[in-house]
Amino acid sequence: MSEPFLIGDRMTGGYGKGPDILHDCTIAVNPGEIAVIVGPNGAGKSTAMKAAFGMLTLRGGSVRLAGEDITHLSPQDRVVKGMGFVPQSSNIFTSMTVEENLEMGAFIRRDDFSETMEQVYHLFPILKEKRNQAAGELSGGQRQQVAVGRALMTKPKVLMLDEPTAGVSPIVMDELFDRIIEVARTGLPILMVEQNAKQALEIADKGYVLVQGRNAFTGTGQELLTDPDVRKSFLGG
Ligand SMILES: Nc1ncnc2c1ncn2[C@@H]1O[C@H](COP(=O)(O)OP(=O)(O)OP(=O)(O)O)[C@@H](O)[C@H]1O
Repeated sequence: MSEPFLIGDRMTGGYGKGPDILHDCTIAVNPGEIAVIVGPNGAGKSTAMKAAFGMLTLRGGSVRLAGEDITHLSPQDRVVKGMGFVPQSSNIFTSMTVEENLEMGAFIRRDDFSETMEQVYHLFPILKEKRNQAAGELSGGQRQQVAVGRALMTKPKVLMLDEPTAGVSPIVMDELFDRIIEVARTGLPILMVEQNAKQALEIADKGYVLVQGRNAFTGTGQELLTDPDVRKSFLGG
């Protein structure tokens, strides 16, 4: 098998001088794919994503993007290399307008980003409607759209989402997932952490079930959804 586009390969490490949270943990994604990371609370899902983005110092393993070893790059440098990361919280500037948030997203670009902004507005029409409103006035689901849109403004080569549907209603979750599928169809690889395991695996090309910082099960979304062990231990039978 050829090298995945983005891979956190056998990552081992934790926060600062604390204990290891990840143990030999591997996550990866390819163009056109949605890869989801699921697992129980505290399994290290967010930590695995943060490790791939360079927010932890790994004691073992590596991170590679398009074949390049980026293990020792800072998160800022990874953004320049094409990683778009949407953290779980504090992912927008609430006092700025929607459009200003999107402009902030384009901070690393020196070229004309108006076309990208049109693409974001096409993807999230509600944001165009509310472009002059303070982002803090928007609903939870709309704020998440701002956060994703802001990441898209960098024209990333891979999009990483940490629990994009946290705190939104099931209807809004479905809508966000639809938008995420639409983004993936443009060819952009998407790696995301999700609490809503069942729903996330339904839209996943690839799924990683983590338990205590280790890979417990890996497969296509459908394989994991129908695996009796995965069903029994994570999906409620
Ligand atoms: N900034 C941090 N500093 C130290 N330890 C942390 C930090 N963030 C998380 N941890 C610890 O790392 C472990 C894994 O947490 P993590 O948030 O990655 O899990 P998760 O699978 O994403 O869980 P959840 O679904 O609850 O968000 C937990 O024991 C947590 O206490």
